[in-house]
Amino acid sequence: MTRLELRHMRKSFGALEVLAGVSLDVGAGEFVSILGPSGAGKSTLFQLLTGAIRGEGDMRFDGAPLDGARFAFMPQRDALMPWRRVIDNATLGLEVQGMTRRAARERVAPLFAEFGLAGFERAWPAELSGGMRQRAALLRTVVQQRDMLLLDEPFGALDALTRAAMQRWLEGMWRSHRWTALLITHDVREAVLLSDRIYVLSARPARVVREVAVPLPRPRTDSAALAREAAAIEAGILDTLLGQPTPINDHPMENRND
Ligand SMILES: Nc1ncnc2c1ncn2[C@@H]1O[C@H](COP(=O)(O)OP(=O)(O)OP(=O)(O)O)[C@@H](O)[C@H]1O
Repeated sequence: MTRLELRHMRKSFGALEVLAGVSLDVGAGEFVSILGPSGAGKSTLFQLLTGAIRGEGDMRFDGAPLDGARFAFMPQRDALMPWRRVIDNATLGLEVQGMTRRAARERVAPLFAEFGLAGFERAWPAELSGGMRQRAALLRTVVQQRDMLLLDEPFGALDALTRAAMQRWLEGMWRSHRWTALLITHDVREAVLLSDRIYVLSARPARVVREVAVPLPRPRTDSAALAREAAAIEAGILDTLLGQPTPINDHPMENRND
């Protein structure tokens, strides 16, 4: 079942055309990534989704015009508030929704172990490692129990090893929870490891140049066979990204009759 449908999304900032007609779908319980060059307009697309800015095009969720409140959004920087303890950062989204801090703490506390943060409830953000901070930020995002997660380069600021560990952890978390998720990333390997499907964007003004299904079995742990298949998918995507602007649509959205 399709949950999110974007059709022909366009956005310009003055004379700068950023999105030149982006169409994509995300199904229920599907993990989809958007890959594209820096400055292509990926974050702009998320701003349109959350209603932070307006553009042209059609955005639907479960068939109805989109309402930004559907999404729980995790930004590039973890944005933990340094003056709130970790548990009080985790409750922030719920408190903004009107829940009392006490009720919000009761909801988030049992999740600390699953997010690898047990024992750090009363720590300050500065006492956490980079990976722990990102897990705390993701905890704050998912407890809001919105219909869909928007993840904007959640691991972009982490060192390579922590990033690899976090990607595996997120893949495991997604398998347990089956969140409907849309991830923005520059990292082809990350997109292949995590996603069911990947939309590859062109450089600005962005359009979808390729839609790639990732039919690899899960869990996506290290087996030689899986690594070979993943590497072949990665290589194909890199060819598309580096060889732009040649459009190679595997399943061209723009040609659908809808
Ligand atoms: N509010 C704004 N006003 C003017 N220009 C903007 C605004 N927001 C974004 N832009 C421009 O739009 C372009 C796309 O920006 P955006 O942040 O969406 O790209 P991105 O693909 O997410 O980049 P990156 O991968 O580097 O984060 C950039 O050239 C940026 O300078």
